[in-house]
Amino acid sequence: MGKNVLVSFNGTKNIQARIALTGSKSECNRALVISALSNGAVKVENQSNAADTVTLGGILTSLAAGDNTGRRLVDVGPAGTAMRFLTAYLAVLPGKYHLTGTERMKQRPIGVLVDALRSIGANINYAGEPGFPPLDIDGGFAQTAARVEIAGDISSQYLSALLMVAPQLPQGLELQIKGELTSRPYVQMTLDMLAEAGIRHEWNGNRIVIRPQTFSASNLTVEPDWSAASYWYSIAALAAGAALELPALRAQSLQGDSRIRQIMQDFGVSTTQIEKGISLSKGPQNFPATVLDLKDCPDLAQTIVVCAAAMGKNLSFTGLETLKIKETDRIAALQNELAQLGVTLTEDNKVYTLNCDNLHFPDRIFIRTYEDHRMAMAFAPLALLVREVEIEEANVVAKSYPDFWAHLEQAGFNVTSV
Ligand SMILES: O=C(O)C1=C[C@@H](OP(=O)(O)O)[C@@H](O)[C@H](O)C1
Ligand SMILES: C=C(OP(=O)(O)O)C(=O)O
Repeated sequence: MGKNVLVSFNGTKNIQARIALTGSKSECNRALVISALSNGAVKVENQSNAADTVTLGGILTSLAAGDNTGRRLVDVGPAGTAMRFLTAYLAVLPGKYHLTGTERMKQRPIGVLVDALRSIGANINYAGEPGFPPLDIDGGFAQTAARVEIAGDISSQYLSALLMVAPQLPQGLELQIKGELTSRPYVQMTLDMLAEAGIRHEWNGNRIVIRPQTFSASNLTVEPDWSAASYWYSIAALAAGAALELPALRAQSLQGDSRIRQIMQDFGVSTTQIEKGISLSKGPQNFPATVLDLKDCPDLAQTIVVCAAAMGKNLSFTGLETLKIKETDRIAALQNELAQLGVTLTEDNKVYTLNCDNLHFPDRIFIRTYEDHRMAMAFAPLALLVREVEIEEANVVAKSYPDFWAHLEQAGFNVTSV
């Protein structure tokens, strides 16, 4: 496949397909770390083919196999979750490591996690700018304290990283969360998956406690990725008709992004639980009069904002603060690209509002992706309304959903390399 792709859709916009989504990037990242910490007692089933999980899996395997003399280079590329999880993992694993990633990774903050780990005795130094990767980690620390204060409003990944290593710390861990917790369902997912591996916890208010424990032999089965499902919800919302089957997805999921199901109900997409998954069809629209809070599901933001814009709905959103420190500044990226449709997204006191009064669909648009998989996938469904949508750097989707373009073709879209 060339660098960019041209996406179009000929004929009646009636989508009928059965799309087998890959495993959840978030669940698989956790399963791999828990399995490594358990020395293989915990097995992972239905591994995701998301590039970020493949990267993390490869790193964990090579760390287990390799010799620990000298400082080992560990490069996560663009995988933010892997960077955060490995910071805690390598802090407890004996050996010396240089943990790094892409240029963008070096701009994604990690100071909150490093401070938390240092406060219980970990040896971590900044190899570049303080507060950011790359890190030099001297692993296998002697624990000096069990209680950690940690900000909850920057990234939940810092908490998940600490919680997974907690059972192996001689004193366990007591997390005291400061400020409002962002991406809360991801912390719950971590605790639920730890529970599946035999680890108990207490979570009361702002305090989570995990005592020293051993993992029990178990299987962690990775469910399909609900964040990936969101693009199919958007396609169903923008199509004239839809009969889409997503096998193995369950409404009762560990993934907070399963909330797309309720949100898209209002956008006119009905979800039916079928024997082996879910099916999407068109239903009545009922757009929310209230502000949509996406603090619990930030990875859905681009899907929902672009879909609402394309439907000409002047919706308002809160909980978008963390979008600026993800793969790119996602607010700026959305603002830039939505401008091509005459749509603005403006902020007033942390409330972001779409204005679609000048919405128009050019004959052809070119979408810049800013090294962000979700920009590519959130904008591709516009091919149902714009004759030709060119998406820059098609391969960005590999980070979480490598089969995205092949799946679009399966559903009747034309996808050509340009
Ligand atoms: O723990 C996880 O698997 C994730 C947590 C979220 O990050 P934040 O907690 O930084 O919002 C999410 O955006 C990311 O894609 C995956
Ligand atoms: C933010 C994301 O990933 P990460 O933080 O793992 O890079 C994402 O997948 O949208």
